[in-house]
Amino acid sequence: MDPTLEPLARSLRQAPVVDRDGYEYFVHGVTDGIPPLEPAVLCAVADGIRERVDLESVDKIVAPEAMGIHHGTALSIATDVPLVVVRKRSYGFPEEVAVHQETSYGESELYLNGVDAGDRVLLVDDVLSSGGTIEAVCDALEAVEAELVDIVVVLRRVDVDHADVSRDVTSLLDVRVRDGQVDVLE
Ligand SMILES: O=P(O)(O)OC[C@H]1O[C@H](OP(=O)(O)OP(=O)(O)O)[C@H](O)[C@@H]1O
Ligand SMILES: Nc1ncnc2[nH]cnc12
Repeated sequence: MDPTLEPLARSLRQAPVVDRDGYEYFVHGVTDGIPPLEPAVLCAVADGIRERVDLESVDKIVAPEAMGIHHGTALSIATDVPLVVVRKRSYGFPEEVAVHQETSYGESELYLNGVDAGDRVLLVDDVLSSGGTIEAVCDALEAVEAELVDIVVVLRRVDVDHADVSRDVTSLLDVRVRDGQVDVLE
């Protein structure tokens, strides 16, 4: 494992797991903002993404509301690349693209504004579970004819079926929930 991600891995192993209608949902600063997200972990995530993606070839970082925002923000500050947030609220702008998001435990509409045709985009989120969120945002990016450079998530759940995800996704850490605890794969 990347040594700079060890503190994140250690804290994930301590994360409480709660039941969300049969879905084992872990609660961690990276995915929930609680327990408090240590600044060193936030920086390690931004550094980890920079090591894996050539940010020189990216015009905009795109992060879905809500829990992609802090990772997108840290990365934006570190790289000077502007941040676009995909919102769960419509602004009614003529160029707005609406898509339907289905996650492992809920659904919502997502609204993309602020990305133009030809923009080279890095999509960042906290966690990949079913992949419904990533797929929905990619559909919206395709609709505006953006160029998707890469997709990076901090955590990928390997114990949830995301066979329907049709794009390559890079993760900093792969995790699963086993016996009520988060297991970090080496
Ligand atoms: O791979 P998936 O099954 O789509 O799950 C991953 C998504 O679920 C969470 O978002 P959620 O919409 O629950 O809301 P939040 O970010 O506002 O907490 C998380 O932040 C990811 O965006
Ligand atoms: N916080 C979280 N824990 C586990 N699975 C998730 N999927 C989306 N958010 C999650």
